[in-house]
Amino acid sequence: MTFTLDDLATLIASRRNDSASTSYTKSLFDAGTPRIAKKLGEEAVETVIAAMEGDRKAIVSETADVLYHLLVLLEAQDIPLSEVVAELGRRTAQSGLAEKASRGAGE
Ligand SMILES: N=c1c2ncn([C@@H]3O[C@H](COP(=O)(O)OP(=O)(O)OP(=O)(O)O)[C@@H](O)[C@H]3O)c2ncn1[C@@H]1O[C@H](COP(=O)(O)O)[C@@H](O)[C@H]1O
Repeated sequence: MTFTLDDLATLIASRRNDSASTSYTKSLFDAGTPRIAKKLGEEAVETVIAAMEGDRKAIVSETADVLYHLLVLLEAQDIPLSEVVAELGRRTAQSGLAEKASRGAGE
């Protein structure tokens, strides 16, 4: 069976009230949103660097780190992944450029 982002989100949520000291996810929840957000930013920058260097293997690895930390951040904020996917679905009604224009100039 294929592993999905929903599966990872469920796994992450299950760690939230876990008492296991071996869980990295649990340590992030315990540290709080500022720490999680900082890690997400670091992983995003590492993804950008990998892309600038054209390092395909690193892009895949760093993107996985970004997606994992993003899902931890969403869980910490009590935002289900389905809400983000619904937002993406809503956007399919218009092109990206039309959506950008609807937000006004300068953004
Ligand atoms: N997908 C991931 C995943 N991706 C990245 N990471 C961790 O994210 C961290 C990345 O940070 P860095 O590269 O900066 O490494 P680091 O120096 O160890 O991190 P810090 O000390 O700075 O926090 C590493 O510790 C990775 O192990 C992840 N940790 C967990 N998962 C998933 O979450 C599940 C539950 O993990 P635990 O909560 O640890 O049981 C795992 O089975 C995986 O499926």
